[in-house]
Amino acid sequence: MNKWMDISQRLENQIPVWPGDTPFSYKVSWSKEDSGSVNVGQMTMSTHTGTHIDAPFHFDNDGKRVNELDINLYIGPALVIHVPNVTSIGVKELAGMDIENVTRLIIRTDAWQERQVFPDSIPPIEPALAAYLAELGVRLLGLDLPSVDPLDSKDLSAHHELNRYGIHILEGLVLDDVAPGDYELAALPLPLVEADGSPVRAVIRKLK
Ligand SMILES: N[C@@H](CC(=O)c1ccccc1NC=O)C(=O)O
Ligand SMILES: [Zn+2]
Ligand SMILES: [Zn+2]
Repeated sequence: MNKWMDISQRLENQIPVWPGDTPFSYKVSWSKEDSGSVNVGQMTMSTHTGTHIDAPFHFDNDGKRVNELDINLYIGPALVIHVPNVTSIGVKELAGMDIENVTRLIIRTDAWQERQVFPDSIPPIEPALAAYLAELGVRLLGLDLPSVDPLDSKDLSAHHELNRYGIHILEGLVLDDVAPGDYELAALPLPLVEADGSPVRAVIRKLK
């Protein structure tokens, strides 16, 4: 049986976050010495740090919250495709790829090279790709970038279009060692009530 591979960013205090967002921090707030029995940790983080999913509430006040999302979307067969050296990701960039009957599509762009710093720019998803992917059956779109929109976007049109077509978003994957092909994916959000996003532990296993 093929082994599960971790495709998540490590959550450590130096992890880069969206400019201006809450820094990640973990510390032991109550040590074994102090408590007499246990180490107890405390963490602070943004819901959009590292490998995470967006709930529609992130960009739409009337959108679903994390605890309302269907967990079945985040576990199951997934296709990984490689789309390097592009300035944006649209229908043209995916032309000729066999994406029939794919519920979960993961795009490896390799565009975020310097992982220790938040990128200056990324190849965004073109909003028009949403309708095309929905037609192919895609319900979850994952990628190795911190957003599906340009980093300076305020209208977040790719987020909105994907949501309009029922496509859920998984961001910040680490796909450096993942060859294109068919996999099983598990990237479950936490049961965060009312939340706009959630960190996930994303793992993948080669099918066949
Ligand atoms: N859309 C990005 C996050 C995002 O836009 C963001 C995250 C944290 C703090 C501010 C943000 N956007 C501000 O314009 C994402 O989906 O992760
Ligand atoms: Zn996000
Ligand atoms: Zn997003």
